[in-house]
Amino acid sequence: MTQHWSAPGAAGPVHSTVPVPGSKSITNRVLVLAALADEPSTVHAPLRSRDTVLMASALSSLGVLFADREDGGWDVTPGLLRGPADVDCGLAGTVMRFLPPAAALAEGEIRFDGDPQARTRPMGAVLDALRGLGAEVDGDALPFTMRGTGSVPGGEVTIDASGSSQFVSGLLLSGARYDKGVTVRHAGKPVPSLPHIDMTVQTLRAAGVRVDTGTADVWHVEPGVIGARTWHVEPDLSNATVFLAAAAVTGGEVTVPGWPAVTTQPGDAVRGILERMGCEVALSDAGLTVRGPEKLAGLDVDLRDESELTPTVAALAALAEGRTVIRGVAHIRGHETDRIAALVNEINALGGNATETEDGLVIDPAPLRGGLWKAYADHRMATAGAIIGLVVPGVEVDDIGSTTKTIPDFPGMWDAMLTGAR
Ligand SMILES: O=C(O)C1=C[C@@H](OP(=O)(O)O)[C@@H](O)[C@H](O)C1
Ligand SMILES: C=C(OP(=O)(O)O)C(=O)O
Repeated sequence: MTQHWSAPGAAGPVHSTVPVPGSKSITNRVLVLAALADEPSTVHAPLRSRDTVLMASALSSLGVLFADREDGGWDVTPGLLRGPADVDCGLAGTVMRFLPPAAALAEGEIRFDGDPQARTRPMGAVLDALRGLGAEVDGDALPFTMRGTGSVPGGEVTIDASGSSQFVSGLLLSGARYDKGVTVRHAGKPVPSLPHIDMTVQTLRAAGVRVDTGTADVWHVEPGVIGARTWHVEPDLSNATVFLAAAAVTGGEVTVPGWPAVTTQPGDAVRGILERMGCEVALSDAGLTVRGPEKLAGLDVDLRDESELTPTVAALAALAEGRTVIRGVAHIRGHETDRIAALVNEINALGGNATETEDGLVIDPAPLRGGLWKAYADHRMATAGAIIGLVVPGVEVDDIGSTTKTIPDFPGMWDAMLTGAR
């Protein structure tokens, strides 16, 4: 159900410390590995939001046991994977691309579907690859059905992963459990969001899986045991960027505690981006602190590696002095919505000056006015509207409920941040 929201304005510079929940991307990798492991695992500080709860529910329906811990974590006990089962992917790329390669190991029929917009997200590369690896699956997009025999031969497969890094990550995450392991070769335009593949490889290695990344665009996972372990999930740095942006646009100061010194999360790139836009950025034991300038500067930036930051950067750019050019993100037309078109439409609807390019967008300065900001069921479109609403009176976000995809209570966190500011 959509939830209309009047974006609160900031009464002055925002000063706040904002703890952010766990990383969606790490949580959903860890849940798959814990489900396929040889023994029970414990997951501390996972994200509990729509995307990760859908992942846990899907794995439960296949026979994996999830027990809630008092500290908010999960104890995960693997089981023999089996159908019949119905998997709801919601709008989660990580569920629709990471689950089928795991479900291929199950015995029985497993049906996949998701939200209406999920049916248009690219899936063909994953499903073709699974067929090539010996799994039985019909279709090229949601909805589709898998019929498993309890094992997958595995081997080598060539895919075009220019549409999403998740095609590669999904196959690697389950590949150790295939009889011959898996070798994924990419052929096509450059793979986006490469740090997310690094995250997959690092998470697999932490579970004792041997992964060879010695050749560009080829990833090899050896067959073997996926080790059980205790996992600690980092805060979600991409979600954190929205709160840091509040400091950037109001000339305030926001700290996100627990920012990892070393991480594979692409959200970490926000440090350099905000500096280039004129912010002071400091990483200390207290976390990451951003102090906003009097006026933000535009920038020319390639976001191919950190494409999920595009909505935040575009919102900042719409409030900056000077032109911003965002490049390298053609594939985000296949994210939760066509984010290039959506950002251009909504910025211009508020009086802004944005234009689409083939692989991104150009935003020129223009005075913004209040009005309706459409989220297109996309959590990051909704949070981009919230950023603009801090300094442009009268911004109305049509569907703030979409933020539950990766943040359990975004409006509450936003209010707490602003209340601390007053
Ligand atoms: O593997 C992951 O957890 C993700 C990979 C990226 O997908 P794309 O490669 O499709 O951009 C990213 O944008 C998405 O939010 C999460
Ligand atoms: C692209 C995103 O999500 P998904 O995991 O659904 O692909 C995102 O969160 O920006």
